[in-house]
Amino acid sequence: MDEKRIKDNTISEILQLVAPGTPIREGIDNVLRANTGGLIVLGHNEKVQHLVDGGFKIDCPFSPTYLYELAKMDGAIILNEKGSKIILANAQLATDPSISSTETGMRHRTAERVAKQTKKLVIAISQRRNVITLYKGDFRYALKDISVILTKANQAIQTLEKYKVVLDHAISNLSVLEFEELVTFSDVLQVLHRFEMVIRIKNELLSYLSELGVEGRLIRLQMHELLTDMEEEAVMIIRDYAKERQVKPYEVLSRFQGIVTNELLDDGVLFKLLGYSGHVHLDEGICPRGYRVLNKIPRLPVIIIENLIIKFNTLPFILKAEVDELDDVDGIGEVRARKIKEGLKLIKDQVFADRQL
Ligand SMILES: Nc1ncnc2c1ncn2[C@@H]1O[C@H](COP(=O)(O)OP(=O)(O)OP(=O)(O)O)[C@@H](O)[C@H]1O
Repeated sequence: MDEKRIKDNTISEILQLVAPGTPIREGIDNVLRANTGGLIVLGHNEKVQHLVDGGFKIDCPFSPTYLYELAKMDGAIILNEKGSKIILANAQLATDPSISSTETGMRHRTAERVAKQTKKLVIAISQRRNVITLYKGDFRYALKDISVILTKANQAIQTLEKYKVVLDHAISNLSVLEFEELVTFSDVLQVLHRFEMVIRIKNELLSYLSELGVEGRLIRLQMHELLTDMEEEAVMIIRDYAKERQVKPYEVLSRFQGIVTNELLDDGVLFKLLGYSGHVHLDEGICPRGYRVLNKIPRLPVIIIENLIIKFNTLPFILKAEVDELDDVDGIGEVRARKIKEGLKLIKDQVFADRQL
């Protein structure tokens, strides 16, 4: 996993820990409302212990109300790393003043320095400004108002819906070309780039969802509903066009999701994902294996699809095969062979009827 991915995962883990619906967030919100301010450190390793001066040993399971009561005292509250136990309260933290801090107030300067010194998550709840700021290592993040994130997440869902329409259009064009035996690498690339846009919005939505916690339930459902079909199609396209038939499509998809950034991916990168090395001519023709089309035939078992592709290699040969040739494939009798022929004909008619110009 690359550095950026690890960083994104860590940020999303931090946000999930303090997302609405979690006990820690309930406690933080109580402290915020009570206007006492608070300084909370998650983790009590040697480095943290080294900074602690004084305080009361609490050692009890975490509860939002205890946190609120303890925040009435001066100093910091120390929890265990998972935030499931309160270890100390009223602790003074003696940080290294040579560590740089961009904050002005003492609570926030201390929080930033402890986070840098110990690499533990530190939460500062401001008494005067009604803000919650998270620090971990060099990471600093001020939690946004839930309504602001909800609005952004809703906008992202709308964008995802629009991209879905665009992607469906590209896929339906690809289907027509597949039946006409006219697919080129450029057509496959077009679909992959459209899918890339979808992944970009998905990544954005995931970061909002980490922060929204239970408040993002409906948006999460909408996102899953929109994405399930699209991801299945992407997997089929990977299986149809990857250089090797034995490709692991879910691994390719996950790698694809991992490399999407705000910049449009280079064509070469996408071809490499599919296993093609060296220069690929965009105008060169390519035949799909047929996984995507065959999967549209109702009740056709995966093993039969696999056997068909092993025998005929590509979709054009499967389409041209007569019933008796299909019948020769392992697991296919005459009745099923006819069903496959009819199924393919129906799909072809449908594809041409849905053709979008
Ligand atoms: N080194 C420290 N260890 C523990 N607690 C501290 C430390 N420094 C400050 N605090 C806590 O922060 C409180 C407020 O400090 P200060 O007003 O300077 O912070 P601030 O960053 O401006 O925060 P706020 O926005 O809440 O006012 C102190 O009363 C104390 O409880």
